Amino acid sequence: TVSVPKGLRGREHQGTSRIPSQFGEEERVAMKEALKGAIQIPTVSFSPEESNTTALAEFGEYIRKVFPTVFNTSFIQHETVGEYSHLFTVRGSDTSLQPYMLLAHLDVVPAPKEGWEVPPFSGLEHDGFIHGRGTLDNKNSLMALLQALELLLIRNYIPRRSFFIALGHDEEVSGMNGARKISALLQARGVQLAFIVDEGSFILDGVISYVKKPFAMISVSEKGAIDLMLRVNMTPGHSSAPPKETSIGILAAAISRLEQTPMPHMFASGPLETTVQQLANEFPFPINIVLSNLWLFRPLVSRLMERNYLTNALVRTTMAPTMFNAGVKVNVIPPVAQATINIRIHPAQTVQQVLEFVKDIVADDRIQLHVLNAFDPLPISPFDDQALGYQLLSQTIQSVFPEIDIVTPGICIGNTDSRHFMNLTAGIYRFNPLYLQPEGFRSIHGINEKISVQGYETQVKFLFELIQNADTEMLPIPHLHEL
Ligand SMILES: CCCCCCCC/C=C\CCCCCCCC(=O)NCC(=O)O
Ligand SMILES: [Zn+2]
Ligand SMILES: [Zn+2]
Repeated sequence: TVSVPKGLRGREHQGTSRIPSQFGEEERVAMKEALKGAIQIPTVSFSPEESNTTALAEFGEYIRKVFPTVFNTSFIQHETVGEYSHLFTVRGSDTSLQPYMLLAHLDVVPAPKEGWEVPPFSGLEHDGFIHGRGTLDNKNSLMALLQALELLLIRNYIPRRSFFIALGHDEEVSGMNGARKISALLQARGVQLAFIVDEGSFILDGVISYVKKPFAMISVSEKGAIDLMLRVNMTPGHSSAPPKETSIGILAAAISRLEQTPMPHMFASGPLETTVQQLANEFPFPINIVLSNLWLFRPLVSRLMERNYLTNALVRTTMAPTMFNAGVKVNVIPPVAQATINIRIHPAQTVQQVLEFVKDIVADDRIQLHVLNAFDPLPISPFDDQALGYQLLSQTIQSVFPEIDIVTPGICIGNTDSRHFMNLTAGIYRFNPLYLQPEGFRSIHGINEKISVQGYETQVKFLFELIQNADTEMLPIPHLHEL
């Protein structure tokens, strides 16, 4: 449940007046038009080696044009990193306050042409929604961040606490050239951050069928991942006289075994336990009793969570075959078949443990395994009363979404650029101030991705308030005898 800790003091307590988060009609039109323009630039990342660099460069020009005040303010330094990523250093007036960072990315995954209600790079407005690839992941955050800062600067805002805005250009294909280089640059400058806010979770609305009330989930960790290539190399030949087993058959059988053998479910302690306890009373009888008594019903709760594809992803390591290639001609048996599996690792497992598990299931020496990319799950960021980033987010949720009375910690099932900043802070929080329904979740990396105009305006408002709230200092929480 949300409560503003007594330790957080607002700008008004510091003799600085607060700028109200109200925007005029002209500003509201300009902000949605700016987002539409961003969607129209197809900044697609296809693979770590292939991206639309023309679009990435155009995007850099675009933000300069749309946010002139951000680029022309004396206390803001802009740098281009890794050719297409952007780092803004916003110098605050009080150097005793540790800086923080707001993160977003400008690249998007490819969009299949078929199945969209409107073309994915049109940025068209229809029925109160702006449509297109990147409207939820993650040009909404990027544009809302710069928009909120632009509007604050126009109102003569001077931050007290310094902060960085980092905008990666290759998040969808690892972040190695964007976020990772920004992180190295800041580390070389000796920067340490109070906290980071990135994409990764939402206000979940109807995502769990029994929970009718929307609730905000701030992800305090994220799963690890492995991109694993499976490859079979057999003798090619004429399809009229096939061998008993082909490369395609061997590989397909292995993929099928992996699909049929889920990794163990691992609902134990950690943030998810807090999530379940905080949500327990939202469930009808008798589930509320079951969820409130994990000491007794933990195995049952774990089984219940397996039944839904989203909660299942929270309680185990998942494996998704995402690429499958073989063959060039209808009457030629191909020598090589290869597939890629995208694995997301539960916080209780490691890359090595998962690879051992996969080898045991594949159990076929003809299949070579190549790890393309791998990293362990991320540490859990603090979410107690003293955790500045978590408390500032909770406080801002409370003020911008007064109807939300549950804020829970969670685990991000996807990956974000924030993982490259572990060297700079222990407080990494993944939260998008937007309502997300099940169809919204399916549209991310899927089809018909869209954001409501009102939802986008609220995201700008949230960031406008969050930046001001961050000017606070965390005061020690008084001991009981002092109250
Ligand atoms: C008991 C609580 C149930 C909660 C169910 C979980 C709901 C998950 C909600 C949102 C997850 C959205 C993840 C979006 C992250 C996208 C980042 C991304 O695409 N990164 C690249 C990648 O992961 O490949
Ligand atoms: Zn993203
Ligand atoms: Zn994504």
